[in-house]
Amino acid sequence: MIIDHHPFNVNDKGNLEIGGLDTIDLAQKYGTPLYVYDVSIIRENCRAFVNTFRELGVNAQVAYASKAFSSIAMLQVVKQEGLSLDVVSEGELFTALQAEFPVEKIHLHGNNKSFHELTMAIENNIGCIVVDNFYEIQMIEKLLQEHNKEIDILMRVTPGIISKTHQYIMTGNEDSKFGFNLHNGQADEAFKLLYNHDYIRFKGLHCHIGSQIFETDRFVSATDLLFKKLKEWKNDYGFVPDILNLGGGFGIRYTSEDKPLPYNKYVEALVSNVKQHVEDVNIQMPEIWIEPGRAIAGNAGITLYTIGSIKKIPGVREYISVDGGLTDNLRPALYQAKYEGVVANKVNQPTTNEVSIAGKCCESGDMLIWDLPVPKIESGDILAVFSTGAYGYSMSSHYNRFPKAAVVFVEDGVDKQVVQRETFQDVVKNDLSYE
Ligand SMILES: Cc1ncc(COP(=O)(O)O)c(C=O)c1O
Ligand SMILES: N[C@@H](CCCC[NH3+])C(=O)O
Repeated sequence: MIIDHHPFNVNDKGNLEIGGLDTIDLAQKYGTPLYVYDVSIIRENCRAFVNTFRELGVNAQVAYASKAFSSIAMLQVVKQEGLSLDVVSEGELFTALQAEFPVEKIHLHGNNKSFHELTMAIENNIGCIVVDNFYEIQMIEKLLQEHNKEIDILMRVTPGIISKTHQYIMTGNEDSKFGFNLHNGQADEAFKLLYNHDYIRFKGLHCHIGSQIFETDRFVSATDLLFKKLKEWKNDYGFVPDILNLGGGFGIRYTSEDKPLPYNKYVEALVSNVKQHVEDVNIQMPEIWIEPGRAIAGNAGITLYTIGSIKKIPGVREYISVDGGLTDNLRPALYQAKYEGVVANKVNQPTTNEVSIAGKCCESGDMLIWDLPVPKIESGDILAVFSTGAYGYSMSSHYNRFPKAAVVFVEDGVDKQVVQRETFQDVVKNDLSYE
């Protein structure tokens, strides 16, 4: 049996499987809460994007947005699949260097890159910096001069597109902290600073309209606006872009309400639109870059929890508490994100009632799932929550001094711990005495 809407099986014991392994065995072996990834799904996701570009005969880079889940093992898998990498901080860049990710395939993002971050990027000869603001341009110029180096630069622009997603994860709208506004003269001003520069190799534009988006029309509208500007710059300055980075944001299924498009559909829509514009403006086809994060890691991961207290409030609801919560999955509290889950040791049992899954943090808002249909639950059962592979571990915290959970990769029936569970010593390791 395959679990409804999620790419996992149930074994003969009626237990949830991931990558051919019994989740109950994994929970016993590594403890809970536990993030488990099916690496074959990560690879499948990478290939879906890469192969579509290949089939369309378009030069492309698919950069994994490592903010979704960055760890040395994860970046090694992405490297094996031939992807490029989007990093947004020194920590993400450091992780990439530790994973020996090819530096020429690393792209640095960020709306407030520090001098130190830019220095690290330039000293390590990363492939590209996606410039976000005027302050950053000044710093890059100074650094390149000092180091007597050149670097590829893309300009991040804000096209004024409102994507259909949660307000906190829209990024292409006019009122955004990201990028140069495409319409109010700021992008033009930045262009004049970047184009024909002694050290800066200005390669083209970047645009990311938001995250968890299920349709192609806003991506296409954003691309239309980029080309409107590119046409002006071609006419006024003879500028022709080598690269267009159209961002990430491709939606995944968390619950049955989500209807994600197959990944090739996004790529096909973007490529077909770019091809039309290229013909219209009469330029060569630029390289197309994209930056999926969630679409690579999201559905490959699940989180296993042990169920503890069961509290029934007659006529109100039943709270089932687990041994994690917003410390390992902030998304429900931050974005009211919805998830689905199953009792992993009772998957085949008929569901008899609806319960709400509470985290154990000292916050009423620490609820992982509202109104989940479940079979009869007992303390000690294992709950599996689906699609926690993106923005789960990467947004985890030590709130209430919880140690961070372990991460296990499973592939071809073999499990391997790739991030250790933190100890209480890890939690206090930076604390200094005041006695
Ligand atoms: C610039 C940029 N690129 C890529 C991403 C990855 O987004 P997603 O994980 O939705 O693909 C983000 C996050 O929204 C982003 O800000
Ligand atoms: N952290 C967000 C998406 C990242 C937005 C990055 N610009 C989420 O969990 O949905």
